[in-house]
Amino acid sequence: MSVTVEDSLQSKTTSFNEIPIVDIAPLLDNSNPMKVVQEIGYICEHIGFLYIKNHGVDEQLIKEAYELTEAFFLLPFEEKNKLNIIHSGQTLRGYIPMYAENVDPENTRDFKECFDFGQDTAEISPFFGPNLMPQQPVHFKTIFEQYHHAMLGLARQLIRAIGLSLGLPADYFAKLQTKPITIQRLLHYPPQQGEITKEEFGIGAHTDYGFLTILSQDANGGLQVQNRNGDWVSAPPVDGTLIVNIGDLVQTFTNDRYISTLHRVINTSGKERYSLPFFIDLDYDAKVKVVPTCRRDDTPSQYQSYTCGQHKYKRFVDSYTHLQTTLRE
Ligand SMILES: O=C(O)CCC(=O)C(=O)O
Ligand SMILES: [Fe+2]
Repeated sequence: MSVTVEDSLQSKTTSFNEIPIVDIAPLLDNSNPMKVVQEIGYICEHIGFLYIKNHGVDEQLIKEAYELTEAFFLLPFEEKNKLNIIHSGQTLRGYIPMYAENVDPENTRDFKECFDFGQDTAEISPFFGPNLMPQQPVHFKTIFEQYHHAMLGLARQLIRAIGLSLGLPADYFAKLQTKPITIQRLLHYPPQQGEITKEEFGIGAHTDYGFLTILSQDANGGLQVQNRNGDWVSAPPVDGTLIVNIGDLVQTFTNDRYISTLHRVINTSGKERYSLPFFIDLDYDAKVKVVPTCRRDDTPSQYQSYTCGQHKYKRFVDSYTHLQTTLRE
């Protein structure tokens, strides 16, 4: 069956020049870090999204992660549902069924299911605690712990670069990320049939709540990014790359100099689409306030400072149906 989208959901078929590809090898091997720092700084200011290549994450690990993702989502609903996020209390991890999270709830129902995990800790506090890992498929826990570890390492390097690009010490943000909130998410977008309308598609328009996102997407495409003119630009899969975007916390830290860009996913491929976003925030109690190099006397900071964890929790309440129910009770 053919798939179409209503007019308001069309993206511009532009060259993905609009979302640039940055070779980050000179940052990772330290041969010319400032070249990468400058590129990243420019892109954060004007686009908020970039592809990175030569990112150093083992392609075999990524391939295995996708095989396990597919196998996990193929499990019967009853199996997946045993790990439902509603059983995870304030840790807020596990399986998120279709329609349980809608990131733009006023406009769109998200046509996706997810599985979230993070840094496994014995102690339970908001966004921390033991992961609800599935027993099946085998090796799920081992491979995904490696994947999470690889993403965390890469994120820390990119965040150093962001600090330097703002004229800050390289470890400025690392000091706020001694035990950061992280979420590694597995996403499944089932194929949609017929005309896709704005009421229901992959993931509604949103900005990411945290500091930085590193996204791997499969070969099916569907991610769209909104440019400053309000046009939706496709961010198609590019072999050997990962996508990086900055989140709301960076926009606050930089007094809007760096932008947390709206994006959405519409799966028009007619196939199962999978993606693997990794989200990193700050320590739960870390304060988010404008950095010294972005303060201006003539235009004082428009942001009150807030703590990372509180901000994130508010955004979760807005998008998770089970948290809204809890609050209403
Ligand atoms: O699946 C994708 O390509 C993007 C997912 C996304 O934007 C998110 O999970 O925040
Ligand atoms: Fe996102």
